[in-house]
Amino acid sequence: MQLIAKDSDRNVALMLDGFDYPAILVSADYEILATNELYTETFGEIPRDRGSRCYEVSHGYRVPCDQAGESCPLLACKSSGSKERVLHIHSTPRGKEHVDVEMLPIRGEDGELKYFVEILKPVTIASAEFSTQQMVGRSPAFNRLVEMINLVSSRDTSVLLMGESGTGKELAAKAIHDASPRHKHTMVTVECAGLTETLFESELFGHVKGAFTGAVSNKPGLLENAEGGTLFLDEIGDVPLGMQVKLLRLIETGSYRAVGSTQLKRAQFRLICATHKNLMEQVASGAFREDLYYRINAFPIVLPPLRERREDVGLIAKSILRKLSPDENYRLTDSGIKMLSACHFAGNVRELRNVLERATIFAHSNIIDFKILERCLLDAAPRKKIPETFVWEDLKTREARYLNDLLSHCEGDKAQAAKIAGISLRSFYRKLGLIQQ
Ligand SMILES: Nc1ncnc2c1ncn2[C@@H]1O[C@H](COP(=O)(O)OP(=O)(O)OP(=O)(O)O)[C@@H](O)[C@H]1O
Repeated sequence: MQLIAKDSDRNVALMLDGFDYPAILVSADYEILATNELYTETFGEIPRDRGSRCYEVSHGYRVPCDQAGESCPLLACKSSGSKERVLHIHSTPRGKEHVDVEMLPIRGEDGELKYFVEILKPVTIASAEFSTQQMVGRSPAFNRLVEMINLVSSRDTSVLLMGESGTGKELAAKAIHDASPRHKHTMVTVECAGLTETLFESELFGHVKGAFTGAVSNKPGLLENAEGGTLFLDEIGDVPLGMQVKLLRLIETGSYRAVGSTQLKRAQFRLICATHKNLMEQVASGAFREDLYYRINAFPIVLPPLRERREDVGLIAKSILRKLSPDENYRLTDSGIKMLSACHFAGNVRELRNVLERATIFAHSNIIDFKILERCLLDAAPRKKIPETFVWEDLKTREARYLNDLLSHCEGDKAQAAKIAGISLRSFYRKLGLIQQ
């Protein structure tokens, strides 16, 4: 235990060493009075030269978190008088990190709130810095998502992940599984879209020899691989109605039969489902069973679209670039980030990934700036998005647009594009600014 303020109550501070996590003792006016050893090991010593208030040390703020646009667990603790929990992003020696903060009030003999113990659990399911392994982000919307995943991962509760296509539902399912007590077992993903009832049943439950034409031997189902682990049903909204009954029975009784078999088997798994559809609407239209909906929806988590967390675009883009080409060391310029952050991205992170992959193909060096991205985004824009009202533009711009469209029609084959345009390859390069005039 390290005492920071001399006048703090040593006996109260000693209690910090009883915690299994980094912990600090804080006064009612935010002053850090003491830290335990685990705190120093994880977050370093409290710097003596800068302020020692919790918001200064953990965030580099000059004012308490609530005045800097974040929730303040100490303030919440003061008003509720009981334990409060919140997910914050803290500055650490390793950069920004997600931290699960628990604040416990300690009362003096007179019953007044005297001290606060802040327990700081590092959250490893996501990264607030560039990473190729995890979900990345630091926006408030992303933090709320991480908070939900962090809360539910240690339980066995069924989770329903909802969000537009490409928002990271599969990545979130993996994060839940990896942080759960089942992480040593397998997470089995079943892509429910496009499977007929028969195929779905034999994939999930397996079949015995002779169950149907082509069943030449016994085949175990995916459920056996998921034993003890996690079953992730992606696009659950696409499960055929007939199969929904069998799924409900499996969830309710934990038992199933392989196709063609009378033997009852038992399955032990944690269920995570994902959908981009509005399941409530599907229930209303009769396409999805209401009883199954309530079974799978014990803990719903909504994944925000990328356009609702634009602050994350730069960090996600840099992480994707590194993942796409680990050796190229691509550098995304500020102008590039600005341009990407303004995009609508109906296909969310997956669309961003596609744009960046195209950018790496167009880039002549390891610099990706707005000019390269403009080209990728232009090529990506569906034709119907071109404004209907005709805008007169200068000849050079119109020519460049024509040549770019032609080049994309020719799938990047410049020689073919130049031939169709009726100009030499050299002129083609020159007109597109690919060589000096
Ligand atoms: N926060 C994030 N940080 C980094 N990469 C991300 C993040 N979210 C999503 N991705 C990446 O975006 C792509 C799409 O993610 P994922 O497949 O999990 O989305 P999805 O919501 O399951 O999509 P669909 O509904 O189409 O199945 C993947 O390459 C994934 O690694």
